[in-house]
Amino acid sequence: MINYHMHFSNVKGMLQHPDGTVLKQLQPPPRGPRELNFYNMVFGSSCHDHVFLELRKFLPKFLGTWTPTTAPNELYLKLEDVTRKFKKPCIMDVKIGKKSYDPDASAEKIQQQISKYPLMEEIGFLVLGMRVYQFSSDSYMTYDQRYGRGLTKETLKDGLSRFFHDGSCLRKDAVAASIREVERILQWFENQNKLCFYASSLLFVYEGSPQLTAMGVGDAPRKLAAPKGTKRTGEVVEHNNNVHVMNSSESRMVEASVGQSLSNMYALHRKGCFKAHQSMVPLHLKNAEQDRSICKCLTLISPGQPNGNEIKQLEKDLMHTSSMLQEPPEVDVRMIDFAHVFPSNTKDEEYIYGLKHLISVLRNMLDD
Ligand SMILES: Nc1ncnc2c1ncn2[C@@H]1O[C@H](COP(=O)(O)OP(=O)(O)OP(=O)(O)O)[C@@H](O)[C@H]1O
Ligand SMILES: O=P(O)(O)O[C@@H]1[C@H](O)[C@H](O)[C@@H](OP(=O)(O)O)[C@H](OP(=O)(O)O)[C@H]1O
Repeated sequence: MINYHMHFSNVKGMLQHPDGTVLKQLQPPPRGPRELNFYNMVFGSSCHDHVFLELRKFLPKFLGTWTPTTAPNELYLKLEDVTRKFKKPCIMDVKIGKKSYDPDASAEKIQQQISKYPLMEEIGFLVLGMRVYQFSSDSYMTYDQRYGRGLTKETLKDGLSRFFHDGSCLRKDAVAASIREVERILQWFENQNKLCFYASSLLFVYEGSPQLTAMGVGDAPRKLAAPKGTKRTGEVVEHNNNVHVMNSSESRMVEASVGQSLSNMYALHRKGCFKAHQSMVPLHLKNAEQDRSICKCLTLISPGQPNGNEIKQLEKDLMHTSSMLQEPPEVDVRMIDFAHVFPSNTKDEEYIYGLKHLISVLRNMLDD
């Protein structure tokens, strides 16, 4: 599974391509070939099994494999970059399930994995890392895997809520939309008994940048000093996801053989086989969105106390804001990392346990 220190600084084995894909280097056997087989099975043109067809929408699109001309022995999975469409992507990787080792694991491997997070069995998930856009300072806060391993049942809700905190507000709109996405994945798991997923993750992404231009509230927020421990990120180097961005000469190395599989996939895409899964925010969540807009507006007003005219203007802006907030927040939750997917003939109860617990923790955040 993920090494988060890599993910949020420079993900080893993961390349970001300018064409909107990421390249994941195949891991050594049996993990790499297992993951490749899984993607081939789910995305293969001969796949007609509705369970797998349904699963496609929860995965990054698989666009075939790629081998650099300079390293003919290397093989990469070419995958849709899930973070691509976001301006300021907030990203969290959560390993799901009671066990982070598969049925073939040696006693030593089992011990190694359990000792990393003994609470996995009880909690059913583990936060591997987070990267959160801080609106007030226009910077990212990063949390590595040590942070997730430090979370206990008691601190889980607060620990996880950091992912939805932009420095001044809890993004309840993003929490609510994330719950809906996870529920759709849970529904798929409740209806399938063909596969078991070990040490696999959910990748959460939501838009961190405020959508204020449409509201006419004002310009970009004042830049504040970054809070202690916050790293400012170079957008060019880091792009969206901190994975290595290929330069133009590297990207020219993409081989023609991939073109064929790519065009097949894009053809499927045009046919609507890969439906984006944006969900509508239920009506009862509108208040949460309005809270959010109030928070944003207050952050944007000039320093010092607003005078009467400013308050009137603020009220006007808030009214306007509320009417503009019909759009659901941009949130994407995808399953990733399939090096330990095994055939089965029962429901994946341990993954389901993790999903349910995760949903309940997220729901608790909305109650605050
Ligand atoms: N399709 C994707 N789009 C965007 N980012 C991705 C995608 N797939 C993976 N990533 C990023 O790369 C990281 C590593 O991905 P993944 O867990 O699949 O790699 P891994 O090599 O199996 O990890 P590990 O070495 O820990 O087992 C993820 O945490 C995520 O941030
Ligand atoms: O996060 P860390 O501390 O780097 O630990 C790694 C993490 O648990 C990975 O998920 C795991 O790969 P798998 O999930 O594929 O087993 C890897 O096993 P490995 O050491 O056997 O590669 C561990 O080392």
